[in-house]
Amino acid sequence: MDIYQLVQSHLSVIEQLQAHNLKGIQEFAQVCQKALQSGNTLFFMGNGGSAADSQHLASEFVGRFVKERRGLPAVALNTDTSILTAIGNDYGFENIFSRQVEALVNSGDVVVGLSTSGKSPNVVKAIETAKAKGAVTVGLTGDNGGRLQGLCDICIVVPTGITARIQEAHILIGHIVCEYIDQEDLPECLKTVIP
Ligand SMILES: O=C(CO)[C@@H](O)[C@H](O)[C@H](O)[C@H](O)COP(=O)(O)O
Ligand SMILES: [Zn+2]
Repeated sequence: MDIYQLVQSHLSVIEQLQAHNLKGIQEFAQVCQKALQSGNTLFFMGNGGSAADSQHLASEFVGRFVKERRGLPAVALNTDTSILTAIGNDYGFENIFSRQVEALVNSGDVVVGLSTSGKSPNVVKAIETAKAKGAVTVGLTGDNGGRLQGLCDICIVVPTGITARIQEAHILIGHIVCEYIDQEDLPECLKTVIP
């Protein structure tokens, strides 16, 4: 195994992302900032490694990223085993996220689907439900964007078909959004740390 080449392939994908996707990343950051300023919530979801990325990112908002600020509302839809098993068992795996979107998402919230293929049926269905509820929808995908491309209001397609490289780029994008939220001039309501 050529570890140098693996690192090189990571760097090439990140370079491509820098060349082609900055506008999409900025739009993603801006819709998150606007939603938080308006008292809305950010939702994240994904399968496998993308489930881990979703809960990682939600935790950056509810806890903190770098700056001291109040906790911000963000939820990962892939973490509650009782909800996931109940919906999966009773309605099918395809509905594990859409049912939660139906229950929890309000107009103006941001719903982010992480899917390296852009094709996972449970993520696609949840994005459709989120659109119907008036949420802003964001897809973090790769390859050719799959079904999320064209469906989401903002779709960032990491330009490679390699799942691991796509996931590595997704977490970079998520961290950039966290940094943007921390560093932009936040209104007092988001700055205030409640004692
Ligand atoms: O982390 C990895 C591979 O790096 C896997 O767990 C991967 O996330 C799973 O196969 C997912 O089910 C893939 O789904 P998706 O990214 O195509 O929506
Ligand atoms: Zn992985």
